Amino acid sequence: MSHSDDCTVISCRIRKRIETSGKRFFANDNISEFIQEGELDGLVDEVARKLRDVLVSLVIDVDKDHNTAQTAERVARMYVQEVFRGRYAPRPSLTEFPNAEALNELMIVGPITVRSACSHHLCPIMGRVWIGILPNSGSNLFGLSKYARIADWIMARPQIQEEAIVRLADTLSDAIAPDGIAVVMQADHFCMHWRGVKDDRTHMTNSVMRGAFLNDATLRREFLSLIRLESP
Ligand SMILES: Nc1nc2c(ncn2[C@@H]2O[C@H](COP(=O)(O)OP(=O)(O)OP(=O)(O)O)[C@@H](O)[C@H]2O)c(=O)[nH]1
Repeated sequence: MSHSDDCTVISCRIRKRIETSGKRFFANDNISEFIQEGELDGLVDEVARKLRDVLVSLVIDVDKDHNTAQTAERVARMYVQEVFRGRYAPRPSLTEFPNAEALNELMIVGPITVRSACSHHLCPIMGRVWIGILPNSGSNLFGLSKYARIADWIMARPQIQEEAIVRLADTLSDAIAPDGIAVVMQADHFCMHWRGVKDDRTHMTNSVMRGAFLNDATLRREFLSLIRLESP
């Protein structure tokens, strides 16, 4: 059956709205604007029904195995309401404070603990993020907790690390309008630890430097010297 054949299910109705708008709905895209009131619960039920079929195809006795009987429902809730909620929930609201003192010094927030999942195997990515900001007099300033909330919203999607930090840098840049923004992420990828090559010492570290952090090597060095990255 093609995606468009059965629009009795909620995912199909949501997908149709997105397609009509011409927007993308990749694994790391937020689709909250296309989800109507009450539909998320229905989506959980739909995902649970399909996950139950997956367990049946894995030849697990979901009717008699007391430990697995509710697994499909648990995993569906986990995906939609927890680990991938950054796709389905709107952006957290940000309380903005004007930069009344015209602060223009380097500010660093981190390490922020982040949890994501790779889009290839849906295995966890567990890591830390540091955010550097060089505000200007027109920038908005946020309470510290909001950096963690935005990072969590961006990370709670299946994706690759390189794209995750670009998305985080874009979102923060749009909201803060600073002279420069830097994001560094260091993370463990469980698709490498738990399975596959089973190398549990390797981290992935990457960075995005924008504006003043890109153009001013002294500022970039100051930021990098103030964050504490781990060696493998
Ligand atoms: N660049 C990048 N690669 C990632 C990330 N997360 C996982 N990967 C890698 O993406 C690849 C997944 O694609 P394939 O090589 O087709 O998958 P596979 O055959 O199961 O690969 P193995 O893990 O080597 O068994 C693996 O090499 C993963 O280690 C990420 O955030 N960034």
